[in-house]
Amino acid sequence: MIRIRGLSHSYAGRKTLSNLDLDIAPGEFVYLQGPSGSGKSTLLRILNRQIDRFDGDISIDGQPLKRMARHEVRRKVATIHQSYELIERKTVLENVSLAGEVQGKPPATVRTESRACLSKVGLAGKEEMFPQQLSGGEQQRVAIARALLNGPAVLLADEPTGNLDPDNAERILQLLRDLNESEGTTILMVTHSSELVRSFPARTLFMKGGCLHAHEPDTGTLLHS
Ligand SMILES: Nc1ncnc2c1ncn2[C@@H]1O[C@H](COP(=O)(O)OP(=O)(O)OP(=O)(O)O)[C@@H](O)[C@H]1O
Repeated sequence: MIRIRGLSHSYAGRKTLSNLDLDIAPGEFVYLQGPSGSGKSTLLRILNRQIDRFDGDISIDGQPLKRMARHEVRRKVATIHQSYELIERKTVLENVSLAGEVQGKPPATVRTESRACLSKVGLAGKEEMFPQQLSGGEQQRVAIARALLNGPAVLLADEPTGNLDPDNAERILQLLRDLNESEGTTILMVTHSSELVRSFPARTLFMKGGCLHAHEPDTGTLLHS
């Protein structure tokens, strides 16, 4: 599903990613850990084409990323962030609907699908509220509903629980794990929390100085470098 070969990237001559190779299978759930500044967000930004310039080959579902149109990447690869990135003056339903509107779908279809996605993340009944009227966990659920709207094959989650207390963080991770199982969405999740990784074990990658290492699921033991 995601195949990365020889991926390197630099910011102004400073290397951020060094010759990465990675395969992620369809429907897999993978954690990405590593110290601040090690290149985790850069890898995610390359995968969703926020960063266009890189060396090496990446394909998603067999399609070379560099040859995919931007709107195609946006449909296939959704991203959620630590800071939710919701529009304050729009309602929950409008925030989710935006993702369908930019893909040019008919408004009535978008509304119906948005309601269904909000229901999937446990927010039925909150459609007309505004982001500031919701808890942090609920705001992240809105962001997840928005990410799911176009049925992405891949969901990139950049520290999605970073602003949440431990209970809410676990609930959001549980939701992501449920969606991974029920929808078959491939999920790559950056997290600083080894506790969360231990509570829902899965393949864990460790990034250090722009290089990737693999960890054994649930023990954190380094396999190879
Ligand atoms: N727009 C930019 N211009 C120049 N350098 C950048 C830019 N964005 C990130 N960097 C640098 O690239 C390196 C990797 O950053 P990145 O954000 O990918 O790290 P990270 O592992 O996600 O860190 P964190 O856990 O703190 O989010 C860092 O040294 C950072 O300072």
